[in-house]
Amino acid sequence: MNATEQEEREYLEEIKEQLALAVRRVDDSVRQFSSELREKKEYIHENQSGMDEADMVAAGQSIDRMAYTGAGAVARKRKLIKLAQSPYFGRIDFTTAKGGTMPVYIGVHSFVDERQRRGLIYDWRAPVSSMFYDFELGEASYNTPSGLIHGRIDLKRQYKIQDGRLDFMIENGVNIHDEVLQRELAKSSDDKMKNIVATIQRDQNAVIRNEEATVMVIQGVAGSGKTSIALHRIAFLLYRFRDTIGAKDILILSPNKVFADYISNVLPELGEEHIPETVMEELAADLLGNQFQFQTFFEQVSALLEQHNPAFIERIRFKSSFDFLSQLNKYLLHVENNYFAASELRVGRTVVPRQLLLDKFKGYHRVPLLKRFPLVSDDVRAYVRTAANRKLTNGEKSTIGEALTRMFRFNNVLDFYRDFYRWLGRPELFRFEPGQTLEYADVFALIYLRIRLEGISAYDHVKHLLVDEMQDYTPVQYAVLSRVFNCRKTILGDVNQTVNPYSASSAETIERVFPQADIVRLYRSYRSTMEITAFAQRITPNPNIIPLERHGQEPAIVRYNSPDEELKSLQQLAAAFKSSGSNSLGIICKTSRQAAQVAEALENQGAQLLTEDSTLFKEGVIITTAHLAKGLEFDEVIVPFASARNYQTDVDRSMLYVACTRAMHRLTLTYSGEITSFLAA
Ligand SMILES: Nc1ncnc2c1ncn2[C@@H]1O[C@H](COP(=O)(O)OP(=O)(O)OP(=O)(O)O)[C@@H](O)[C@H]1O
Repeated sequence: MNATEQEEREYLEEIKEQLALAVRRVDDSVRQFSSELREKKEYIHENQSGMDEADMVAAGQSIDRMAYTGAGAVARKRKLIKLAQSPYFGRIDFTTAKGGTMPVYIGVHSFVDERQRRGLIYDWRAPVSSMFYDFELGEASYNTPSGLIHGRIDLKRQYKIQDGRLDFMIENGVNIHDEVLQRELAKSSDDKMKNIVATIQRDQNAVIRNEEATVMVIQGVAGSGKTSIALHRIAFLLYRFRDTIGAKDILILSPNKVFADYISNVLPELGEEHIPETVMEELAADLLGNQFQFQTFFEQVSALLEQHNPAFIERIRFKSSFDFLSQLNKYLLHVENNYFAASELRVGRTVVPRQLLLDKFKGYHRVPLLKRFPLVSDDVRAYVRTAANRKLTNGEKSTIGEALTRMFRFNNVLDFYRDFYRWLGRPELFRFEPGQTLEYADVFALIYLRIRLEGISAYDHVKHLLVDEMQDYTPVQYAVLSRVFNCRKTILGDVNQTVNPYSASSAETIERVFPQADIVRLYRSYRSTMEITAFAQRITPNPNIIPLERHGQEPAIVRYNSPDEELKSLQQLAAAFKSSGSNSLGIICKTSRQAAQVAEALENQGAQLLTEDSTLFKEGVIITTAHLAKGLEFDEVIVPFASARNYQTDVDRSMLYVACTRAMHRLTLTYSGEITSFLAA
């Protein structure tokens, strides 16, 4: 051990002592709170009879306050204990232009020596900590609310501290992050996504700390850390704007419940509370007032995979286009200009001129069309009252309301939606009868019309919206999101990982809906070995991808004589995985039916079948579909049935790409018959 390392070990012990002291202090104050609380409760109990209502309310409030402060102390203790396990992961010695040098130790939380009023550990989100990610030795600067601070970094170190012990430390390399990053990436997977605070890369840091963007779109290749970055960005914004945004003010729109479970640990690990999340279907049901039965996205994709139906594809393709959204907007203009057949209205002896009705209707151009009628009706009543110089009877009032409503072509959103296709000259593009299930491609179009015709009570409590897997949402869905969520947004995805190529959106498509968006593109891929990344490129080439230099076994393609033999081999492969020491094996099929078949064949292997209804993600052997595996990762992936028969369409290609890019260290494809042409040599 050299002198430097000895010093660092001593410093670590010192910090741990300080942390232990801080824990004792919190314990003392918790004890004090609880005894005060007990005394207060006893006092109330004994003196209840002599207290009036105001005294009781005041006593209740003071108990609430004490309990709140006590809960805060308990949370602080939890953070201190966690910090003692791994107090910091980095250090920079920064000399300001004015000459003072300070060592800055950086950790997941800050820790202050309250007696000497100095920071012992800086939160990774603190302004000064940004230099750890942005600069090597030499000139450096960081932004503070009062301006840019210039100086130089004279020393930079990284540490791995686990269970309070220094595992290793790395000094001042030119490319300081790489070694630690390599070690992190070579590790086995977890059943939950990990935080990456110790190895955030410079381009990732810029996204995480961007405070200006109202809409941030992250288009990144598979495994580029999009989801990780987005969650760290949320943690950063919660820290930076802690006075105005809390965890409950954020909403994550995730593709499914399993994914939501997979990412659920990152923010709590970073000391933040759990963030509310929902899926598109839940949002849609709410926005449609739970009035319609509709197909889910998963069911739409399953239908595409199970059979080739050109008319169904045509409907999806059209309704996923930007042109569709433009046509809806044109139609709304047409409705506004043509569907209000105003005519002269008689109320008693008063005649309300047609032009007055038209002017009033147009005058409310900021109000959704169907919401204008009560307003115009009020105006007409006022007009009649003045003209006749008398009050109106109830009968007259309702006659006005009813007459105005009759002058508008339809009053029901579904009638307008059907009419839209007639207006387009394409009535065959809408397939729906009352009592039937609405196709998924119609759900958000109908919601969009509803918003434009009836208005919406926006989700104003949401102050930041996070949308993952952006490629799976269409322009009309984004148009809905933009109207419903009047807040900042972070939207991320990869157009190559769509599970439905007929409805995929790229960053450019999204930009058309959000012209103010800041678009960031990430090409460095961290998840998989170079061999796996190169293999996946054969399926969907992307010349821009930059794989991180990390090697492993070549992916294997194994042929069997029959599907039965193939299924039997899966049992052996699953057994081999169990003795491999890896944590997770994903057996990723194209369809739910195939996944169920594999699950049956592996019945005795303790494998878990993930379906559309699953809510939890665990380690071990997981059998699922590419659609559900999206966003997840496994140490090892097996893709069964990789035959020419099974993988032949555009949707199949997307599924195969998603499945293969879930593998971190090892990938095997099995098939019988001919290999899919996507992988043929
Ligand atoms: N800076 C980093 N340091 C350490 N690990 C990283 C870093 N960036 C990404 N990773 C790791 O790379 C893997 C992929 O990250 P993540 O799932 O966030 O990527 P993604 O772009 O959302 O992937 P996909 O779109 O393929 O689902 C994860 O294991 C993550 O921990």
